[in-house]
Amino acid sequence: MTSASHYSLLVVDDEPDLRTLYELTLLREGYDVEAAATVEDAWARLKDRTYSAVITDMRLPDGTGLDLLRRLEEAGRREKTIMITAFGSPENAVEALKAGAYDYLTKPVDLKQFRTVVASALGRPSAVPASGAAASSAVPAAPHTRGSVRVTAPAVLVTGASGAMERMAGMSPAMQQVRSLIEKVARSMAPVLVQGESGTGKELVARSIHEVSARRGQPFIAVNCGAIPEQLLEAEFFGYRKGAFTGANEDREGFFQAARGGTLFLDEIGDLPLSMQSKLLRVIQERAVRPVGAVAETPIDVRIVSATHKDLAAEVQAGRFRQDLYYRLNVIQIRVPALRERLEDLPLICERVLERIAQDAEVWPPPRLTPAALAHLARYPFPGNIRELENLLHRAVALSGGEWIDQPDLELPDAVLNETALQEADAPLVTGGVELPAARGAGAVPPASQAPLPSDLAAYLDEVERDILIRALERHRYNRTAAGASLGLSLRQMRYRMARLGVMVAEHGVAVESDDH
Ligand SMILES: Nc1ncnc2c1ncn2[C@@H]1O[C@H](COP(=O)(O)OP(=O)(O)OP(=O)(O)O)[C@@H](O)[C@H]1O
Repeated sequence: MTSASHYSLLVVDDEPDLRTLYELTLLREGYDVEAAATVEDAWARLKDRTYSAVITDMRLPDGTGLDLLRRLEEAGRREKTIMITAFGSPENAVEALKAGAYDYLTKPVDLKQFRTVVASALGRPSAVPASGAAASSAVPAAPHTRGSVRVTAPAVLVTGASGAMERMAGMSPAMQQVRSLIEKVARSMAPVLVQGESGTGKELVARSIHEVSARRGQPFIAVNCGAIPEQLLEAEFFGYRKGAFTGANEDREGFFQAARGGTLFLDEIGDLPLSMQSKLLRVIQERAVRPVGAVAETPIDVRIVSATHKDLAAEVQAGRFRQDLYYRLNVIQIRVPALRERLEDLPLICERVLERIAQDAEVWPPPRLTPAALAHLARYPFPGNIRELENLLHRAVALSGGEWIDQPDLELPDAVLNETALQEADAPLVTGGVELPAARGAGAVPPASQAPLPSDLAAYLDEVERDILIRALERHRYNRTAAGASLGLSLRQMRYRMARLGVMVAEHGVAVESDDH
């Protein structure tokens, strides 16, 4: 592990006593520390060298910490910024997070928390010891709530690659925006609220944020807030001590402790009862949890991503959701569009889903949709979005029993089909439309005249090519020569294309380098 002295920190505060306190605390942790008293003083130092992180007070004599943060962002600097805000000004904290700060601390600064936040920004294990009591299990779900929580063990990933991000098919402008937001928010601790209809891929977005972030080596804990009985919520979220209530035979960790250093995904946050909302708010504000039956609080370093299919603002209006919690969770919002709003993604998503179905069933090649079947699907409104599409394709694969899935295999009742789309979709079939890139698999793409035009042709074609390279590599056990030959390419051409598109053969599979790295 990198030793603390390899991290250099810049502390910016105009109050000499506080500056010294921060400096001493960090020096004691072994970091290399420099200090500045004003925005200009800090900037002069930043022009000379780079730091691992900048810790700045919000109010400075010649400007604000936000001014410094914006300058760093504009200059494309990689320093993580931690903002120290006055007590009782949550709007400043939210503004700092929105402007790209890694995290914030509120005055008077709790030094334990200070050390935790700095360690977290540097991607180091927290200096603060974990929960005082021995935890019996890292997986907190009690038998009665099993199924409400999913734990992902720290995944070993090739730099820049993300399993969840790779799973997320689609090149529509809306999906490209979702991807770029994920990359952006992954750099900070800012709470993210993912909104979208059921089955649109909200959990996939949350997982992507975790996997792209520096927390990827730590757990990702997904909790379905609506699936836990109200009387168990507190114990499940914060853990409990032996003897706290009847049946508490041992100390047990909660979701927050289990997600230590990682990400806690609170799915269906809109279903959380009001009593639990206030407890959650307190934990977020204090960054500490108190297990049921415990005397002391334990500091926590957890990033919160929440999701809902409800209109939370309307829930606030109706008095069912606390406004202050909404405000805390909704620092950055990512909206995942419904499938019917991005029909141009339908061919790619169908193809990806069919590949997964084939993989699970250990059949090859994956079944494909005939153009008529795809056009038919495009007329269906998909109230259950991609999850519904998955179920529908599962059934269709079973019904078709072969390599091709045709319109009748989909079993879509005519009554629910969209008539406008019907006219548009039928026309090219009558005239025999030309199919988009044949290499994507005949039938996996609708005739060109049916498909909405991509807004960025080069990016769209790159995505198509990348997908083909990955599939060929997978089919040929990651042998580049064989994969290339199957596509009519020499090894040299294959290497060139892989390098151009950031496709790498890793130890256990294919990885795609994201543009950001
Ligand atoms: N863009 C996509 N490409 C391919 N598969 C996707 C995409 N988005 C989601 N999926 C798949 O669709 C299914 C539903 O996704 P997910 O569970 O993330 O949705 P959700 O919005 O969290 O659902 P819910 O509201 O029901 O909790 C998953 O199997 C996921 O892998």
